[in-house]
Amino acid sequence: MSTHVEARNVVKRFGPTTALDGAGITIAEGETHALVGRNGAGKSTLVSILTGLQRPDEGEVRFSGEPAPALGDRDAWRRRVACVYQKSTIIPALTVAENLFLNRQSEGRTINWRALRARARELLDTYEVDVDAQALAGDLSVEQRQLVEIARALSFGARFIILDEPTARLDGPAIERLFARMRSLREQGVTMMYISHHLDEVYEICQSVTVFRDARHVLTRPVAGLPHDELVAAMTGEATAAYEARQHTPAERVVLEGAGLSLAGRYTGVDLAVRSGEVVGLAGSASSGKVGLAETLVGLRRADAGTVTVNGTQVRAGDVPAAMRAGLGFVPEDRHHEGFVPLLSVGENATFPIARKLGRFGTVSPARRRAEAERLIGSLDIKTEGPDQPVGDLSGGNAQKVVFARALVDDPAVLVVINPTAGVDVKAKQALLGAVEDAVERGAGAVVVSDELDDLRICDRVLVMFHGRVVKEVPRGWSDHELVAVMEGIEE
Ligand SMILES: Nc1ncnc2c1ncn2[C@@H]1O[C@H](COP(=O)(O)OP(=O)(O)OP(=O)(O)O)[C@@H](O)[C@H]1O
Repeated sequence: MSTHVEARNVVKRFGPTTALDGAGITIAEGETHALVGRNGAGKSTLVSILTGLQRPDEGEVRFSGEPAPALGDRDAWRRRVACVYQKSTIIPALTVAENLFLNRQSEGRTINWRALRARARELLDTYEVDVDAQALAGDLSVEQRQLVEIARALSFGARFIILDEPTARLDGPAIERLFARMRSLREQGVTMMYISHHLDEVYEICQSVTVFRDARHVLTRPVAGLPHDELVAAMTGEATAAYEARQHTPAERVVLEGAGLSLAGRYTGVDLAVRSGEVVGLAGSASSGKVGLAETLVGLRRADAGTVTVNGTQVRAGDVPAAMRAGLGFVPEDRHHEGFVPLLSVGENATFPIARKLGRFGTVSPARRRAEAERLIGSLDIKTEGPDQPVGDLSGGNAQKVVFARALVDDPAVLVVINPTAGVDVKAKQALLGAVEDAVERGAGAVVVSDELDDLRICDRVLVMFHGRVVKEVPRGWSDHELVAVMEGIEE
């Protein structure tokens, strides 16, 4: 098999951080090749180099044996490689058609909107993407947006696609549809590089895997016959056992209550009560209403009916600061929008909820803020230069840990976490689940909303939602098969 893509001896530094230290990858023509590694190992940095967004300090990139184009020649790069990024590059305020033809002004001086819409429809048909070309991109689901990105990527003619954690925000059935599409692309001879923290996906969809650890290449092997333990050990540098959920002893006191909650188009008639020392899960497919419900509990959404009580205080609907004052800590679904301020430092982001408390008379003492931030960086193992580094410079998984730190910093009475381990590596996942259980042992009540069965295993009971209603309460001890059947509405 000939080599389609090769990066050799790549070095890339950002100030004091060496993101890639002589690392490389070789991807054969037509294969789906996984790139895995812990948060901050250098995967996204390699992506930016393979897509021509950054120049390596040393080393080289080749496509089909030819040296990569000059950095400024964007069109030449687009013909060679396309990327579906972790963070959507679709612009919500534009239509699907406009998004598809963004940055192609060179094709004509004046824009003929009618022709553009027709071409957009044609392109969507070619790639079997069932969305309306005139719809606003902001109204699409995560899955639909991703399909538009794939269609756009392929329309430039690239035969090499990079998918950077594409499943992090998809539910089970959507992941299956993505995999079916990837298989059909592969049958058409398209080469793919696949980045994911879900190793089961790597085994399912990829033929080979490359592991990076601490900015270096440590292993490349065919997936078939590679033991799971060996792969994890290559990533972490040590043997890592599966996370063991702990037993909790819930108290009588209810710390979070939702009564008669309804929100048109999202969920109806939900009552729930979470006790101190208890972890309650919310599970269901993308259309189940679980995220909308959780966002109502934390004040990101206002319900049409019903009340939310946090730690004994009935909180004004849709008022996040009020919920936080009442004792709530939360991890939102979309860390880029509600989670952190990229230009502010790790320390400022992580200690934001206690800003009022640090120092006397409302002034924040930088020394105390720093000390608190350093404690969290240590306990959550956040890979950063230090509390002063802007969060925007961190790797995706490490930024997620900062959001987690912010949720925990004020010792919340109630913790609501939505897809808390999205984008974090196997070992970090254990640290984050452990941090939730620590908070619960200190007397917090927690709600874990997740598409990940592993996250739900720490729950004392899981409320399963289906089309906006809680259809079943499943106590601890469920099997994967049993829970998935209820989530998909096969069994009630
Ligand atoms: N623009 C930047 N400025 C400073 N440091 C950066 C920048 N981009 C990346 N880094 C650093 O380079 C290292 C590698 O980051 P990278 O994003 O490549 O990791 P990753 O393997 O993709 O991680 P994740 O799994 O969390 O997405 C990290 O320590 C990160 O903080």
